[in-house]
Amino acid sequence: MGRLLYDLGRMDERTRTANERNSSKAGKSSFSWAWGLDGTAEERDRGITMDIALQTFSTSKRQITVLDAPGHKEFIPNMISGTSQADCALLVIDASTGEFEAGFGRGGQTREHLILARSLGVAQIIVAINKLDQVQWEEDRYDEICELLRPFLVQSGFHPIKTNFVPVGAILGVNLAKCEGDDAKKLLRWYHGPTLVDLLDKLEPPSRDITAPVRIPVSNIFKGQGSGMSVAGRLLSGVVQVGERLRILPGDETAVVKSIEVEENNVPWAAAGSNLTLALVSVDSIQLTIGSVLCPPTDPVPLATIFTARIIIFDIQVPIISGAMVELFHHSRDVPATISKLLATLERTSGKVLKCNPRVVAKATSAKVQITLRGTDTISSARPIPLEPYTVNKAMGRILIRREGQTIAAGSHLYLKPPFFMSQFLEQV
Ligand SMILES: Nc1nc2c(ncn2[C@@H]2O[C@H](COP(=O)(O)OP(=O)(O)OP(=O)(O)O)[C@@H](O)[C@H]2O)c(=O)[nH]1
Repeated sequence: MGRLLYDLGRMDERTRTANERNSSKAGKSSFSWAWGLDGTAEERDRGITMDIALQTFSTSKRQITVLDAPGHKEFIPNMISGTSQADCALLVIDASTGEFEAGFGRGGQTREHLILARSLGVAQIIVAINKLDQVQWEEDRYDEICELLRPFLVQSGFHPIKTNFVPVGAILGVNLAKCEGDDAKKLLRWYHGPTLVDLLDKLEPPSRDITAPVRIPVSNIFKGQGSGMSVAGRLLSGVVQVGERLRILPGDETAVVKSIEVEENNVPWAAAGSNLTLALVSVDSIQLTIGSVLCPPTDPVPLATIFTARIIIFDIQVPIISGAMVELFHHSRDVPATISKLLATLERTSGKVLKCNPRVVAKATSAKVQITLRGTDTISSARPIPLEPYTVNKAMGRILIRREGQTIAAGSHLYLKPPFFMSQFLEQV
């Protein structure tokens, strides 16, 4: 990403040489490009991305916001928070001998990231096969990796039409924005396809619901000037404007939007799909946390501590039983929860009920379950999450379920537990 930002003129020569000099002084010269995005001392020290780094750039046809997500297993919650704000994925594969295999092996990060991205609604993907300089730019190695990844991508739900592969040598700038120069010649012996930027240019902007009410899950909070606060997040639906009052959920607080920043510009309003930073005033910061959702006071998101969801179980070793203690992820929030009831197993495609009240749900099945959030000691002390049924707002309905550091299921919220809605209506849903 650092190299791409430089090639596209988004990183100036001064920053590049400073990163080169300082990373070399720290004995981390191979990470000098990564320093363009990995800004914290710990990230630079460990040579890994830990939190989401946000950058913007333009190609000839697209304005792109990059949410650089960590690849390391330890930081999956941050990866989930970033990916839930994304339209498209750019998966970077290390082609060096043994490295691709380590990531793609069972339990490896490549598989988990692909499943997570698709489960979080990302439908378009570009797979950049990187570090080809390490394998002498061999066409066979590139083909081998593509052939191994292709069936797994399909199995994870990525449509072949929305999947593209591209060979690159990022450190040398080969086939990112251009494919020229001595290093590129080795790739050009067998590759004459698009560059990474050509593929970015062809990404389809997804349709946005600008008529739906405003929904902004907060992914980051900064202290603003004076008593104000700034929050970052993605506007999932609707249009937000300066001067508007927004409700902060959960809680009873509201805040007034003082300014809106999109791609480093102040704007009077922003529409669904924008990654924005809002300066908020008239707000009690205690109520505002990462994972809060901002919405119009007149059209709040329902709050849930118990709800029903349809989930797909991943490749897990231990089946899920009723009472299973899990961690529930919804945008940037993760909360302790219990799978309190197994209501039915379902046919994966049609959703038809196969069996009511199963005793267990095993890997690769689909199920309807009841999920109950857990508080510190009792269920009643659980802090609710703002959650909308999938049929009302897709992006606000998606959930992920993890157990002991492993993602075990993904799905969508169907409805809140009675008495929030009429129970007869529920059965029809
Ligand atoms: N030989 C070679 N090394 C590369 C290339 N691209 C990146 N690297 C090296 O790979 C290492 C990891 O690069 P990063 O950019 O930090 O990789 P990342 O995927 O963002 O890793 P995380 O931060 O852990 O998510 C660094 O030492 C880079 O110099 C390449 O094209 N060829």
